[in-house]
Amino acid sequence: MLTSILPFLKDYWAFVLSLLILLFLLRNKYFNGLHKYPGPALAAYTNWWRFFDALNRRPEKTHIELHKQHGDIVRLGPNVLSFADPKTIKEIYGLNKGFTKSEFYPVQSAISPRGKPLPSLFSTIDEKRHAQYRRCVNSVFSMTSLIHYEPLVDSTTRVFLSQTEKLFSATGESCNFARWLQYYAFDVIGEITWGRRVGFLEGNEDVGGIVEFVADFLAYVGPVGQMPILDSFLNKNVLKLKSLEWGLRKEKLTTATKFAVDRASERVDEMQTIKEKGLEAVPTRSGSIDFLSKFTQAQHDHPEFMTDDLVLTSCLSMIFAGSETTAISLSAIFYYLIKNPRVYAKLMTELDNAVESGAIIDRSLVTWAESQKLPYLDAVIQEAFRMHPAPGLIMERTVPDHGAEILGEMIPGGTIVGCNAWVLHRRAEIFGDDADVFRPERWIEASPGKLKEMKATMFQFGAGARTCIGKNVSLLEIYKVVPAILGTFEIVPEQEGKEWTTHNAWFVRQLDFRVKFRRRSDQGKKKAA
Ligand code: HEM
Repeated sequence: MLTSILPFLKDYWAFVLSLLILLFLLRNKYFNGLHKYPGPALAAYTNWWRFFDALNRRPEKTHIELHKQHGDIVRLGPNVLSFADPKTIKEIYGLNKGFTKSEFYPVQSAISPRGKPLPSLFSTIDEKRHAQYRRCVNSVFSMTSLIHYEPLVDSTTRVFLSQTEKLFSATGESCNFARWLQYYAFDVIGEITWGRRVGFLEGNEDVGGIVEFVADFLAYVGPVGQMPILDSFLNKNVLKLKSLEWGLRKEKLTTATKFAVDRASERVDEMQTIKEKGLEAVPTRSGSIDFLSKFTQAQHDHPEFMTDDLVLTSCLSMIFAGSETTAISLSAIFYYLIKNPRVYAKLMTELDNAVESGAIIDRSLVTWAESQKLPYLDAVIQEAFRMHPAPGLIMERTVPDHGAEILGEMIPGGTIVGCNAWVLHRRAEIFGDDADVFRPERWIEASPGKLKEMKATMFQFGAGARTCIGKNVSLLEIYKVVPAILGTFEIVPEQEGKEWTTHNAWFVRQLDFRVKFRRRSDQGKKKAA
């Protein structure tokens, strides 16, 4: 049999190969009956379409356009559907629906020195393990824990303001604001995690290339995550993993990992006490308790689950999950303020009035409680989240084996489905016909029913069991630092009318956002009021 097939293959291999490829492409197109859903023609045949769309760094724009063109369901890949109707948030991400994170997420796992992938709270697709992990660390992120982090945020904010004065305001130098806010966000999360800043702001530099490292990592994750199989040939290829496992090769510790290991070693006695006796056994430093102490407390409470390695991974993954996302959201707030002088002036009036009336005691160090009494600030922040949500791809979930009904359609098990925040946030029937315009007033004018609907459609933090666990921490940072910066400096664009450019590497980072700072005089503050 084999002897008769081999000569045939030798003569006709090109034909056989073409036939196999054709069959594979047709199988992709008609796979699971998804061919009835519209989308780019190529996307139905191969995931290379979405790989290149992500590589082009503008998929959020492509997704908005595709949904405008094709409606609420768009096929983005042979096995991938994107949904645009806000109703799908509950249907896909709702609790106990049985959907799991897709293979996009393990691409985001780090590798241990022994060559094993290290699934973090963010990247794990094992939902049972995730639930257990989340139960162990939930209290670290609760609203009541925020008071422990506020002094840590304040300390970084003080450095941010004094360095902004020294480097930019006093010298008249222009500032790469998107980068400067990245330094702030990385330093503040370092301080919340280990009680110590990494030193980006003090040095005005990317210490050990951490910011660049995270940017490169996300730039890899965006496109490769569209075809996760590629990861096993690239970052997690067998040769690399095995040579690490067998000790033939040593992975150099990244600066972030080294920083994490050093901080933990400096406090090894303190951590040992917490592990054995709990947090009450160690004195707090000026009322603050950092993540490292709290994760170690979780280890005290759940020794069977929280290992030393998991405490280290948890600390490190906060840097990855919580810095770039916060920096992007801060940039968006300032960008839209500068682009909309009317809104900027109105917000300054609110802030200056609050200082005058005593609702804010110190304009350069606004407390969390004070920030919660400023409705226009709240509207501006919500509107910036709406216009520029940090995540710029669909948050992929795999449909459970038995299939699921989404928007009245029976979607087969194993299909990858999801929503993109950029698409949901531009829905005219939810946010109004001017949904493409930055207009914070929509958050103030809305009736209670409408407001509830608008809030339920906001997707910048995801939704359901895998929603952002750091949401409260990031809101604490944002609601405090925005009024502090605005109260201290007037911010003007370096070049009037210049638009920024954006770069979608899973999270949509801003480029070319340069500004100048002028210290606000007391007179100026009174005039604006
Ligand atoms: C404005 C800032 C932030 C934004 C826009 C943001 C966005 C998100 C989103 C969209 C997800 C869900 C991803 C998905 O379902 O695919 C997520 C998850 C997560 N975020 Fe955030 N995040 C922010 C800040 C933070 C901060 C400050 C921390 C840490 C202190 C953090 C830690 C995490 C973690 C650990 C997860 C995984 C949660 C889980 O799966 O249980 N994030 N974030």
